[in-house]
Amino acid sequence: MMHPAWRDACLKVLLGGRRAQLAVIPEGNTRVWSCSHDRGFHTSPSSRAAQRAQAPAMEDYPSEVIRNFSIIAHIDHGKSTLADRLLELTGTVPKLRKDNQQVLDKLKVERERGITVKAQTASMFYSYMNKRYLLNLIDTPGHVDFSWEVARSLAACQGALLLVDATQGVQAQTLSVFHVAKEKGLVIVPILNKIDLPAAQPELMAAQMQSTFGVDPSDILHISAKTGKGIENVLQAIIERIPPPASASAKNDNRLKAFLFDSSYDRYRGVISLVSIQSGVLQKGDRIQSMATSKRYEVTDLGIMSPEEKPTASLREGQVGWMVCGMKDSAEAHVGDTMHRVGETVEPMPGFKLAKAMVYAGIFPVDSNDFVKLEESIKRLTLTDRSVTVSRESSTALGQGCRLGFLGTLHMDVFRQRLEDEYDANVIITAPTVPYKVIYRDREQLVSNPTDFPDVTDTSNKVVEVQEPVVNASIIVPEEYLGEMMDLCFAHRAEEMDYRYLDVSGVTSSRILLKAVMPLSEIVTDFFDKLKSRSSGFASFDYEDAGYKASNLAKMVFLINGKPVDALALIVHRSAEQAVGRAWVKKLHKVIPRQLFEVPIQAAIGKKIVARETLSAMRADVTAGLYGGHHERKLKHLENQKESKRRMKKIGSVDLPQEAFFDILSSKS
Ligand SMILES: Nc1nc2c(ncn2[C@@H]2O[C@H](COP(=O)(O)OP(=O)(O)OP(=O)(O)O)[C@@H](O)[C@H]2O)c(=O)[nH]1
Repeated sequence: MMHPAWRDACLKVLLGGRRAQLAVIPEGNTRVWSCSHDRGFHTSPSSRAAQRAQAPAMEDYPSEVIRNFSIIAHIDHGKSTLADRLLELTGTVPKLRKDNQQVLDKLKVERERGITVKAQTASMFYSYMNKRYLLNLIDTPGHVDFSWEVARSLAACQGALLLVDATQGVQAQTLSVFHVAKEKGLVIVPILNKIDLPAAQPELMAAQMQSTFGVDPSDILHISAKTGKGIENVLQAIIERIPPPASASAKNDNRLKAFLFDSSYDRYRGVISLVSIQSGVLQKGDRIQSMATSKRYEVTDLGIMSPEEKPTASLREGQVGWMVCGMKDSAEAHVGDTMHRVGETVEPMPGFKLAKAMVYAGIFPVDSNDFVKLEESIKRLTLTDRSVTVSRESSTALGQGCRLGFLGTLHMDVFRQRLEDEYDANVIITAPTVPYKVIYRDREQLVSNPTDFPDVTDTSNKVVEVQEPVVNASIIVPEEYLGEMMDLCFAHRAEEMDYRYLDVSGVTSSRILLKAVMPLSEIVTDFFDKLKSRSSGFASFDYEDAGYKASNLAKMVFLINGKPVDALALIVHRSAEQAVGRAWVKKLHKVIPRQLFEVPIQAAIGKKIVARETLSAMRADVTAGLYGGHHERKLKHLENQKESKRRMKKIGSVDLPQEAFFDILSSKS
């Protein structure tokens, strides 16, 4: 039997710290497992050979005994806990997690924030009615920013467990993931979780699910993922209700067709792709070709995730697993790509819309000497998060940095936190902006950096119109907060507001679904925080892209002693220019150190000054004489001064410490 300490160490490495850089060599055990910065892990060659010897015979699992499914739910409704229970009940992982530490949630930020960022896949074997089944769980993240990951995970499934917390009911994210799953034609298994809690209202919530999703209440499973109650019924429902993957081998003359739906990067082995086999058989040594790039590869290793990598001799029609084929760069692995055998042809899979960056920000090192290190860290992180776009940016105020595009603000926060946690990076991040469309008389330009935004008040720039991205926002909230929510939305330029009751009539504190069209720029800053505080934490929020709309926007520039500071430029709606201008100059006034002369701080739109504060001059040198006398102290002082000079930025004749930008940009207005 495995020593508990060793088992825990393994689990921590394999499951708890997928991206942590560590190797564990337990006492008295020569086996070495190590994790790199991504999800992949490695075993020594001898242990890989041992694993291969006891690898599951994949030929014993034809399509009809395979079920590919996902769990979809709002944040915190219990996806990861349910996944853990399924892994335990099928014997895929030992029953052990007394501390309720999750098996599939891995990143440090995921644990700290209690959210899942990157989807995980796990294959389970389960006997039911004298038949052995292969159940492939494809875990999905639960936040609006990661709906792209949800969509791509669902493309490899035939069914989804729709999990709803019996104390909270349907939430905004439940609705949006449900629609994605429905669109993909998946069979939905509705489940009410957390029925062990005294506050659970299963009947009420079942009625709500019926009215919202049209599901029959008698089809809804009642479970507690925490205590394990009802989990067997979930496994049974997966087998009985979700169809097996359709067999396409006959149609394709048994030709290999593999759908690449996710990838990760491993320092030692290169790209590890997750594939779903649509037809034929994939084996080690196979020569395969990508339909997206026409590049050819040789399969060097493959297997299933269970939940760690288990090598197998083959992967067959309907099965889901990992493959290594000598891709050196993660850019070669196109999510949505179809792979086939060299010399054979197959119909390509429909593929995916590329993830679109919706929020942009500049990232600069606090110490400009750290740029090379920062860029290297960003590069390494983007290997595990391909949805981030990166380009170089340089600013007179902040020096050399990178401009990054994110799927949303949470995505940006998670990325920054990972950068700080995993790479020890001390960074300044500029105010987030959305991509604006500037229509000129003769052309159109997408602007994702305020520095590039033209002065619309200057007619010689020939700007006809400025458009901004808008979203369809959904808020679910108990009815007593409806007024507050409507006020909040109005204050953020919401239009086309509309609402409806989600609960059947006669319920006290019924839930309302409030819908509105809102500018994306209004929700990328602190909208979510305000929503939570003004609804005492009860509101849930989700949004989807709704295209572009013309808007009255302009660039606001901040001048310190008459000189513009590029890193602080903002795009504002003209109706808010006074308020925004005043708030920012106040903030700058607080943070900028006093100089030997008076410094005006101004906010300007075009040539018009909309707000101003004046920083009074520093009085005569009060520190003179303080350092007199002691030679060593004097030297130390000079040393310190040199160090802080190095970090100073000159804006005209004003000296600004780099840290001041950090304070300005990280504090909320
Ligand atoms: N009492 C009770 N608590 C539960 C149950 N299922 C999950 N929880 C708790 O609810 C919290 C959220 O559960 P998770 O499994 O992390 O939720 P999740 O849906 O994976 O969340 P994301 O990863 O953010 O998408 C955790 O504190 C769990 O311990 C349950 O059946 N009963």
